[in-house]
Amino acid sequence: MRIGIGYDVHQLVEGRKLILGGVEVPYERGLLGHSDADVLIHAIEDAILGALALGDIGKLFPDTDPAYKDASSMGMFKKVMAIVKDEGYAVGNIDATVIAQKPKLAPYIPAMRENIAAVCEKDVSAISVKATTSEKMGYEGRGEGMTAMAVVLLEPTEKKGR
Ligand SMILES: Nc1ccn([C@@H]2O[C@H](COP(=O)(O)O)[C@@H](O)[C@H]2O)c(=O)n1
Ligand SMILES: C[C@@]1(CO)OP(=O)(O)OP(=O)(O)OC[C@H]1O
Repeated sequence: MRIGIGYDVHQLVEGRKLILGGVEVPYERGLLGHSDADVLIHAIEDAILGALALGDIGKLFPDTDPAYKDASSMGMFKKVMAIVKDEGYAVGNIDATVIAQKPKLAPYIPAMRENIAAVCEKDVSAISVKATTSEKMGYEGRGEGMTAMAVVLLEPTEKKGR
């Protein structure tokens, strides 16, 4: 088995859609990035790549590559999962937290979990997504940005697994 941790931060700005876990969350601002800036999926991808000691998403999908301009992070996630399969692993479970003062994310979390479970080919019970405020402290508390953290367990599927 392999375990990985992922962490990502994106700035909240006007004129961008807010995409989290592949779900468009209605809000007056969205996350800024080269891609769609889905901070939750980025943290999960980094946790998976970390578990395999394969670097991070910036290495795999450089932010200097026009191919990833406004790209869907769910699309990148599918590519990461293809690598996981090729390395002889499958997702065991994922636990992730989004730190955001606003908006209220709880109503959208079931759809995020379904999206992530579908890409991982796992039952939704293996995919945990949580949300917390930072009690109005720091950049998340001031609404300047959002943070996401994820821990992923990968299980070997065949002898090829390291
Ligand atoms: N953006 C957020 C942040 C939090 N929640 C939910 O609210 C609960 C209370 O948050 P605290 O930061 O006060 O612990 C938390 O358990 C989340 O379920 C949310 O939906 N959206
Ligand atoms: C995902 C990529 C893809 O170009 O762009 P961003 O949306 O800027 O996201 P970040 O978390 O800064 O890092 C990885 C990038 O390479």
